[in-house]
Amino acid sequence: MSSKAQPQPRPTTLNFITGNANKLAEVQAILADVEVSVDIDSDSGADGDGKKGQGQGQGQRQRRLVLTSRDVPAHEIQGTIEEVARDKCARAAAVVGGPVLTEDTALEFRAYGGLPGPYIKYFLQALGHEGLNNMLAAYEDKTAFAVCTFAYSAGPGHEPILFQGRTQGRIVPARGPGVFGWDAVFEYEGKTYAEMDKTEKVGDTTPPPPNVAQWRACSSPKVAIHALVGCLLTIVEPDLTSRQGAG
Ligand SMILES: O=c1nc[nH]c2c1ncn2[C@H]1C[C@H](O)[C@@H](COP(=O)(O)OP(=O)(O)OP(=O)(O)O)O1
Ligand SMILES: [Mg+2]
Repeated sequence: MSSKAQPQPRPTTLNFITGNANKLAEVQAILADVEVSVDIDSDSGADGDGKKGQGQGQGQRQRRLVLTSRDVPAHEIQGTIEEVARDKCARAAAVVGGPVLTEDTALEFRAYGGLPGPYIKYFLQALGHEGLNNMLAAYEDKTAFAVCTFAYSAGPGHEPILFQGRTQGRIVPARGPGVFGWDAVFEYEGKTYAEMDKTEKVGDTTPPPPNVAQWRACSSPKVAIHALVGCLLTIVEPDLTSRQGAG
C-alpha cells in the first residue's frame, strides 16, 4: 500500500471490538492504569477531547483513553496472523464507522511450523486441552508461542496498525482452573497461565518500547498494548504502516 500519510485523528474513545469477555477483562486490566501525558500543539484544539485535563501546563495535559466494547461478529479470514488481524480490524472499522481496536490471539506450535497459529480457536473447540497435547505426542519439542496482535484503525479506509506481543512457553497437560481458552495448557516459566492471576499473566517488567517503530519487538501482550496506546496518544506516525512488512 502507499505510504502516503492519511491524517490520523486522535481518538479519545476506543471501541474494543471483541466477542470474548475474558479478553475484554484482560485488556481492561492492562489499561486500567493508562493515563499518559501528551504534548498538544497550541493550535490543534480539534482533538475532540471535550474536557480540560488536569495538571496541564505549557501545552501539556493528561489525556485518557476511554475503552468501550462492542461485539461485531465477523468471520475471520485465512492467512498469516498479521493478515487475519488487519482484515478483522478493517472490517470492524467499516461496521462501526469509526476508530476501533481489535485483538487476535494465536498459539503457534514450533513442531508444527507455527500452526495452529491464528486457527487455534477452532483446534481448541474441536480437540480440547487433551487433544492439543495429543497433537504434540509424537514430538519432543513442546514449544509454543502465544502471540497477541492488537490492531487499531482510525476508521473506515484507514490502514490498521499492528502491535504484537509474543511469549514463549510450552504445551503441558492441563493444570489450573482453565476457564479461559488454552490457559491451562500453556506453561510459562513453570506455571500455566491458568495457575496465574490476571496481573501475573499479563504482567511484564519490560518497559514499553520507546519508539513505536519497534512495534514488532514487544515482549508481552502488556507491552504491546502499552505501546499501542502510547502511539495513539501521541498521534500515529504517518509512515508507520509502511514499516509493517518488515520483521
Ligand atoms: O489469553 C488467552 N489465554 C487463553 N486462551 C485465549 C487467550 N486469548 C484468546 N484465547 C482463545 C480464545 C479463542 O479460542 C482463541 C483466540 O481466537 P480469537 O479470534 O483471537 O478470539 P475470540 O474469537 O474468542 O474473540 P474475538 O471476538 O476478539 O475474535 O484463543
Ligand atoms: Mg475471533
